[in-house]
Amino acid sequence: MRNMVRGAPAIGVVGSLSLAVELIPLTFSSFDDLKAFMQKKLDYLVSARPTAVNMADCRSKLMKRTDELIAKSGVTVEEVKAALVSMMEGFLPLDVETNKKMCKFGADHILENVKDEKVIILTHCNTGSLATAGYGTALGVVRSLHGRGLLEHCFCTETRPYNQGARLTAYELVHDNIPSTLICDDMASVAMKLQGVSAVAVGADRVVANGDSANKIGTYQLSIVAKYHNIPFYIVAPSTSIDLNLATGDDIVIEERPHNELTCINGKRIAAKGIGVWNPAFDVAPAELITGGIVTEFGVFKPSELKEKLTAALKASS
Ligand SMILES: CSC[C@H](O)[C@@H](O)C(=O)COP(=O)(O)O
Repeated sequence: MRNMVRGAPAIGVVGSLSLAVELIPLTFSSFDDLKAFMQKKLDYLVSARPTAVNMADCRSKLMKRTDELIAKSGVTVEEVKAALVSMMEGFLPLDVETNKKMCKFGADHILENVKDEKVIILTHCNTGSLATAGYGTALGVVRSLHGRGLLEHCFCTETRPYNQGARLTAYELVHDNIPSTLICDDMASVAMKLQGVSAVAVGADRVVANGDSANKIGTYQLSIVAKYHNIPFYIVAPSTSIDLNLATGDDIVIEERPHNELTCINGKRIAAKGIGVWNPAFDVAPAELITGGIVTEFGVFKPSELKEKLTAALKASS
């Protein structure tokens, strides 16, 4: 899963579906055996992506449900197993539905905030159908604007070192006939200065209680540059990517990836042998630079109001 599936929401959904496939043919002699199996497999799946929280969110929902089901009187182990499989299958349509709701909020907010008739969005990494169960997060906002005829253009960054932007986002933009241009990561400042960028919209792998948001490496510098140019900076992330248990971005574990992502291109070494390499896969955009807002399926929140408003929304929807 680590290398085949990209994108935090997709990892939660695909990880859960893979567990459902494994669970279906198995039989368990007791509730304890089933619960121990679930816990062990989910812990393993969560370890695939320490920075992203979506798989951990699936784990806590599934383990909570396991306990609730077992506590019911008269239920069999087979019935609990079937209910868990059905819950895991439900994560996929739920993610698509959530994305569509969230992206409408995001598109509306950008249109109100920037006051341009048609908007130009700069985005980073891949946050589309390939990184989620479908439609996308930040790229879903781009899709929503385009669908309404209100998107002038989308700039997508290459997203070095692994090129999720050039390989995945560019593919999705071309596939959907969205007017778009690929830029190198180091062209983002000049694109903001010269290309009339109305807003920057990116996804997140983990948003924490104070609004600090971890996302693909390069997000931090985009948030700084957007602030310098007075361009609103948005994080687009479903509640499954929000972790209110961590207080600030300093508490987020940042995954580091293999050195050959930097030293090689298509398997061919391009960097001088002997050079040291540092390859953090994510960085954290600080809350104070998220000037547009944090877009969720419950609305768009200022980082400072995220904890209170999201907690209330989640409570009301449960
Ligand atoms: C759609 S939310 C943000 C994503 O998780 C983004 O950071 C991303 O695509 C990550 O790529 P990955 O290669 O899986 O680390």
